[in-house]
Amino acid sequence: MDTPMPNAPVQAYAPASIGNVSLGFDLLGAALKPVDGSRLGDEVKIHPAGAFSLEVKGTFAHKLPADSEENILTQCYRHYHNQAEQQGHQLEPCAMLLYKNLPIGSGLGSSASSVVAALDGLNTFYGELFDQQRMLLMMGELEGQISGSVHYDNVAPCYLGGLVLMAEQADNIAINLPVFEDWYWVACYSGIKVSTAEARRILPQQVALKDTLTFGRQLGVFVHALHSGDRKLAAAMMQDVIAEPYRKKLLPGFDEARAFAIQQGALAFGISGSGPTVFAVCDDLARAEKINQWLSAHYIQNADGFSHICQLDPQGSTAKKV
Ligand SMILES: Nc1ncnc2c1ncn2[C@@H]1O[C@H](COP(=O)(O)OP(=O)(O)OP(=O)(O)O)[C@@H](O)[C@H]1O
Ligand SMILES: N[C@@H](CCO)C(=O)O
Repeated sequence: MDTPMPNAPVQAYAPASIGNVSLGFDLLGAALKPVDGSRLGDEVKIHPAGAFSLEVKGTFAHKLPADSEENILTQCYRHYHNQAEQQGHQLEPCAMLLYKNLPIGSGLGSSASSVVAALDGLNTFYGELFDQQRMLLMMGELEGQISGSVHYDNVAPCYLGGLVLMAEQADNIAINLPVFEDWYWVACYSGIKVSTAEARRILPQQVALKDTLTFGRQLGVFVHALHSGDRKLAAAMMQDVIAEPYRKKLLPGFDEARAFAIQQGALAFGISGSGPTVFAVCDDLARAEKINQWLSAHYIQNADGFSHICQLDPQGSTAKKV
């Protein structure tokens, strides 16, 4: 089989994402794009080199393990090369530079953003050896190594963009759903760290029958409401009966933040992924600004925290030769 030669350096970007979106535990995710035009996601640069190396820069670089063997990017590089070898390709090495812009353990899909930027970047660098489905499978596997279980609700929206429902079929991992483009998503990171693996451990292994029925009804009706353009019905379904009742105790100020957002007319409020980031959905910008200001003043716990008014990022990750 031909072995594609790496050529031009590549630059990749992968946005932050909201896992679960309250009503779709492990099954629903959304990619975020701040309305002020700023970027909220990790970036990866790749260039040809005699041997593999990884350098890490960016606001949250110092929060990652110092040993690059423990950085998920190293596993992404190895995994991509192994998969390519199994297809008969012998790839030249490359050097990778990660700009770690997303806080770790934030609920914004931080490790997913690194995984997607790395793998999308590598696939562009080596000439698109794998199709979208193979890429998603790889991304899920790598994310699973970090969080303790394979779930696609961060990697899939991060890669594909928009609002994504997991089908988890070998040839159809994830489905893009219609979105309401006039909705604003205020995402506030409090600044503390919540480990995804730990936030999964505290969930009960059994779900009560009534909650199972609510979960199924909400997800089904939500998808119908998106397809039929029924904003009110869609918003009414955005309640978390699976994780929020257990996880909110990990999030100081959660109940007060929810109460303020709902009192201000937010359509929905919930935990982003495993937290501590929370999100509020609004149908007008003035309301989103007011909630953004309040969360910035009251939900943020330390200097690492931040809050952004976002819309859904329709594009997902980007990787281009530079
Ligand atoms: N490039 C990377 N980005 C993020 N975490 C990484 C990376 N490389 C290694 N890690 C490690 O993986 C673990 C990620 O933990 P966890 O899954 O809780 O965080 P996360 O993916 O940042 O969470 P979230 O999805 O809530 O944003 C941490 O122990 C972190 O040190
Ligand atoms: N669906 C995952 C997302 C983690 O960011 C969870 O809630 O554990």
